Amino acid sequence: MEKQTWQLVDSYMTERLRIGDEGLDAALANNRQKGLPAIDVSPTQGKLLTLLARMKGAKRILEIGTLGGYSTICLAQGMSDTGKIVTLEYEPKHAACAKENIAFAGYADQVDIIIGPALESLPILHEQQQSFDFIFIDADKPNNPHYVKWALKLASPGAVLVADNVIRDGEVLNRHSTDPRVQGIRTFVELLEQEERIEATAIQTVGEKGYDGFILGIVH
Ligand SMILES: C[S@@+](CC[C@H](N)C(=O)[O-])C[C@H]1O[C@@H](n2cnc3c(N)ncnc32)[C@H](O)[C@@H]1O
Ligand SMILES: [Mg+2]
Repeated sequence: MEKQTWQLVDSYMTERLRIGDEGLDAALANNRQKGLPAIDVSPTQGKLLTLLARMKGAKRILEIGTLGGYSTICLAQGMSDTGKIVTLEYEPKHAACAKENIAFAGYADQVDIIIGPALESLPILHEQQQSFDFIFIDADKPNNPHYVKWALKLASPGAVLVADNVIRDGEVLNRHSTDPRVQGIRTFVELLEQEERIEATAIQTVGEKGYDGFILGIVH
C-alpha cells in the first residue's frame, strides 16, 4: 500500500533529526521477532517522551503498559542519571521481551518491570508510599479512568502526566461508540474535566501510526 504523506514525513524527520539509536532499533527488531504487536509509540513520539522527561528532570517515572519496553527506553534516555522507572505489564511474554530490550539498551539497573494487571500493582506501589514525578499511561484504554485516579494518588506535586492514544481516528467524539477503548477514553476525559488538580491539554497527531494523539498534563 502506498504510504501516506504523514508517514513519509515521519520517516524523513526521524532520519534528519537523528531519532533512534542502536538500543531502540534493537528493541523494535526483537519485538517483531518475538511476535509482539507493533503498538509501541513511534520514534518521533518516543523522542517527545525523552525530551519531556529531560525537561522535567524526571527522577521517578511510572509507566502503565510496557509492551517490549520501547517507550520505557525512550523515557530512560530522558530521565536523570540516577533516575528509576517502574513499568507495569500484564503479559509475561511482553515483559520478558522488554527485560531483554531494556538490558541491551543499558537500563537494567534503573527499570523495574512489574508483571500483572496494573490495577493490582498500583495499590501495592501506593501501600509502599512510592511517588512519581512523571507518569505515562499507555495500557488497556478501558481502564484509563482507573489509571488516572491512581495517578492522582501516586503523583508528586508538579508531576507530568502523559496518556497515549486518546484520539483514536477521531472516534473519541463518538458518544455512541461500542468500542470500550473509546468509552474508556471518553470517561477519562470527563474525569479530567472535573479534576482541578490536573491541568491538561490534548495534542492530535498524524504520523507513522496514523491519526491519534495524547493528553499532556501536570498534576498540581
Ligand atoms: C500499547 S502497549 C504499550 C506500548 C508501550 N508503552 C510502547 O509505547 O512501547 C499496551 C501494553 O499494555 C499491556 N496491558 C494491557 N492490559 C494491561 C493491564 N490491565 N495491566 C498491565 N498491562 C496491560 C499490554 O499487554 C501491552 O503490552
Ligand atoms: Mg500507545
